[in-house]
Amino acid sequence: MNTSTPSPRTPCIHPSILNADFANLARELSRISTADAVHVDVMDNHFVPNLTMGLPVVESLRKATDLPMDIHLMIEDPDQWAPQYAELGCESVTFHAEAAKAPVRLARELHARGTKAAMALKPATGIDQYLDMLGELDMVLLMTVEPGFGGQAFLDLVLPKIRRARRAVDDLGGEIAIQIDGGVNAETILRAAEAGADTFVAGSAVYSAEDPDAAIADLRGLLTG
Ligand SMILES: O=C(CO)[C@H](O)[C@H](O)COP(=O)(O)O
Ligand SMILES: [Fe+2]
Repeated sequence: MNTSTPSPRTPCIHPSILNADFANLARELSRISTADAVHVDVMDNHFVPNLTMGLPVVESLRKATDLPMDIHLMIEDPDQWAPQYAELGCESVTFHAEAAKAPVRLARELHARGTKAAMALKPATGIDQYLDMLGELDMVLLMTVEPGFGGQAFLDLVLPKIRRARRAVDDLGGEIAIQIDGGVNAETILRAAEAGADTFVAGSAVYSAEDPDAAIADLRGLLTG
């Protein structure tokens, strides 16, 4: 166990384009130029009851922006698909623990392709069984809504899991990011930050604003006081 207190990570805002105008994605990306990364929700209508985009669209998005790309795969069989997203040059690829057959091997395959590896847990999936493999990851994503749709209400029942993850990550030196996704807005973000999250996905809170970059600045302002 690491006995020194790790210094807190600088909070990051990753807007999700799930609620952006899909007919104008390049323009929508230009409206979040101050984001730390763009969060891209890939859904296959099997792991979740919704369908968004796949490799060809993500490849085009990659060419349309200089922002780092944070790919959230809500798909079956990430063991097969996730490495192909890594090969597009995405900053991070997140697969779901509930869908991965061999999460440790998959995290290593993502690293071998030069991408950060992240694993997501749905709200009802416990973290304890995954603590031993946290060191294989650059980021853990704790879903604060049931995955599948934007615009849902933040689930406070995930807060104890965020606290547990924070303790485990700090024991490992604090380098692993703790991301939350779902229902993040000006009313909920501080509760998640106080519990230990440091990377915040916000979809509707950013894209329902007239000026998405201003909405990012407002969320950042709440975090930095
Ligand atoms: O993964 C997701 C849904 O499964 C989205 O990233 C998330 O819902 C963002 O949208 P909002 O901030 O509106 O909840
Ligand atoms: Fe997401």
